[in-house]
Amino acid sequence: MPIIEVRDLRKAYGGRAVVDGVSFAVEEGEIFGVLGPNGAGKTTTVECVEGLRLPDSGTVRVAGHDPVADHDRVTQLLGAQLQESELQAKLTVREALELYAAFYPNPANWRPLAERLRLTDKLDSRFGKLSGGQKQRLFIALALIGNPRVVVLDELTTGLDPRARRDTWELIEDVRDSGVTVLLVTHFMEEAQRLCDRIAVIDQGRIAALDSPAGLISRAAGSTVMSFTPSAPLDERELAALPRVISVDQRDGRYTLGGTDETVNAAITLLARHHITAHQLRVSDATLDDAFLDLTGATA
Ligand SMILES: Nc1ncnc2c1ncn2[C@@H]1O[C@H](COP(=O)(O)OP(=O)(O)OP(=O)(O)O)[C@@H](O)[C@H]1O
Repeated sequence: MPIIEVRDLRKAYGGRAVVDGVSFAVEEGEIFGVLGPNGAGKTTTVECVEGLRLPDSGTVRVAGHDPVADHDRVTQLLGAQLQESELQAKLTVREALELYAAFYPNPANWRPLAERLRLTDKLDSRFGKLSGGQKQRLFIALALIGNPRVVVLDELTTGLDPRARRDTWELIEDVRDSGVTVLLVTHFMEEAQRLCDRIAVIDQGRIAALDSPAGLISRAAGSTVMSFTPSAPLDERELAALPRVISVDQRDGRYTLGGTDETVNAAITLLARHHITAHQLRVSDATLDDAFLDLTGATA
């Protein structure tokens, strides 16, 4: 049984549908990403999962419970890091950790958690005096402190410096390895590609695609990019006629072809046939960024 089930979820504001028939199921122990352009309906969707917003229609279940009707049950098994959370400015980091730990029957030991999130030397600092990144790390700790079965992280690493971002990724991988299910809203393609087992791409309130990162990339129009400088002039028409070629660009004598592995193989054969050498030949895979652009026509 999936641990999170969302079926035909709908929510409108002022007569405008912002979540328009979203369905997905998250299996226990996976990191499930929710990716989409600004205003796509991601936060609305995950806040319905958390029981913080009431859907207009559709069903949401977390471990079989309705997050609104069984709010107390769901709060015990779901940890949430909210997008725009605030704590009392005078509360210290230690007090916040102790306070939140007291809300749960079996809280995690907060000391290793604080250490992992590099908060140990900030335990006596007041919330109001923390930097944006330190606040963010504290919210991640608070989301994990109840030893949840499911953790919802909205914009996990926004505002973190590169080192803190990588540390956080490792922490989330450890959390997943311990059996916790992670629902992750993110704008960072690298983060989604590295962490997520599956990703739902949401666009204009609907699911545009749901697949593994590799599956999404393979749907990008051109999954492979090849660039080279030929040792002798080339007939561009021959390049444009290669199998599954999507684009041919030439700048200062250097060619860039977008296509698939088949395009690359055919291009190499074509060059060999003309006894042309490809100088500085580079072949790279399309990224999740390319797939995202193809699926939504937008940048995250
Ligand atoms: N309480 C509300 N009242 C009115 N409109 C709202 C409310 N909450 C969200 N919206 C609108 O619903 C749409 C979807 O918002 P949502 O926050 O779910 O998007 P998102 O995909 O999380 O965006 P972002 O990536 O910018 O955080 C937006 O156009 C937003 O302005």
